[in-house]
Amino acid sequence: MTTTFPPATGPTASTAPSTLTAQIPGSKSLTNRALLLAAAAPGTSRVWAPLVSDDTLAFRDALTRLGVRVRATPDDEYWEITGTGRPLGDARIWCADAGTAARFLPPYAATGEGEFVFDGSAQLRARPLRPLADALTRLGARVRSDGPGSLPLTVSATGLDGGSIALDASTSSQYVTGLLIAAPLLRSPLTLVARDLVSRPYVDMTLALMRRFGATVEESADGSLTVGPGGYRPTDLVIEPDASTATYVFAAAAATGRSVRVPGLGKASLQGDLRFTDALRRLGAHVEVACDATTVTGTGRLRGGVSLDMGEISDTFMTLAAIAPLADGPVTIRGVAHARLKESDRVAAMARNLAACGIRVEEGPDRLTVHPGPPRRTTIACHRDHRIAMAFSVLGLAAPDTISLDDPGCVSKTFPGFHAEFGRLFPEYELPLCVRE
Ligand SMILES: O=C(O)C1=C[C@@H](OP(=O)(O)O)[C@@H](O)[C@H](O)C1
Ligand SMILES: C=C(OP(=O)(O)O)C(=O)O
Repeated sequence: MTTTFPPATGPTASTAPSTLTAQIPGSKSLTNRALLLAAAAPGTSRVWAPLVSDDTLAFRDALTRLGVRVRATPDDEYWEITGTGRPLGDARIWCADAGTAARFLPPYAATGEGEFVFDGSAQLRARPLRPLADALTRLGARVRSDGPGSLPLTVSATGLDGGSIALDASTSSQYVTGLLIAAPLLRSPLTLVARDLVSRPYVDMTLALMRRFGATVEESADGSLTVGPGGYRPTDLVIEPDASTATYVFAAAAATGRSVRVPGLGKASLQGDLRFTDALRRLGAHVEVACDATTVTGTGRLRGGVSLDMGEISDTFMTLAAIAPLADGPVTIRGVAHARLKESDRVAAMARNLAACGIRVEEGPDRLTVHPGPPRRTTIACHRDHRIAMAFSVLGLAAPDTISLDDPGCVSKTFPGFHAEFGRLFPEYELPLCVRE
């Protein structure tokens, strides 16, 4: 039998695909922000439909060590958080692999009283933290780092005054989120200027949630943010499905000519990563973002010859890079230098794994160009990076019998049920795809 490349798997007019409904777990970023805001709000808050994964369990556990009571219903329908306001007492806090824990919690700790020691996995220790540690020091906090401005980090807290600071946010927006969330607990207003800010939609998400928990934030025309010292009030919040996680099923639809709908992720979403669907649209997929759901329908062909800046939605660039070999022309992804500082050097990891699949790739400091070509059988080096594993699973689905993962279980950072849900949606997605070789 002759096979064509790219594979023509798309629907014809007479065989339009029926729509599959994906069950996407809650947003990691919304869950961890909601947990922290609830902790900082004296009283009882409920977080409905939280993500239950390594990152959110680590965050929840860290808050427990900071004196916050969290009660989960047996089925995790909601988590009930009894907030304390500022943290009091000494604590050792294990952040595991979670960047959000390492960057959101030290500023919160600095508003309290006690000695707080933060540490995490070797992977997390390798990620930058210095701009945040320096900012806290300039605000008057006593912060000590045993490494080059990273974990382990000790915060000796006696409460914090506000003031006016500028911060280099070119390596992560998470420093900005951490400082902003702590700001209503300071003794006076905080004005923050985030220089060269990456991942801006995550700061917008932070501001939206802070306002829901009762904080007042003013944005000036020059981009500075001022937060008053009024504290937070307890709030109930329903967590949206995770838009970054949804990219894998959307990309699968685009690459295999299926139609996939994600309920609960719609026009009013607080997650910038939903804009990944714009990228799929550029590659020719049909996208419908409705009020209460988003649907992506593939045509069976992916249009190449596109260049996209994915700097604001960098968690999603690997999903696009993984299906790019199936397009009918090169795909260039720009603006993702900061993605080299995540669970892995994601730009290098994508380039090397695609090259191992026999795909021509050009790598620059902040970009990748992926050329079309049939992937060959390869075991992907996941680098304990959940997004490498999930992105290449999409390629393996669209190009059967090609992809194995050296660490399929690393998806548990944000989506422990990923392989099961992929298998439920797409029956040809076989578990051997994921067996360690
Ligand atoms: O604030 C957040 O919840 C996040 C911000 C982003 O990080 P950077 O700001 O470091 O790019 C993103 O990659 C991460 O998965 C979650
Ligand atoms: C970068 C990520 O996580 P974090 O920074 O929260 O560890 C991610 O989930 O892709």
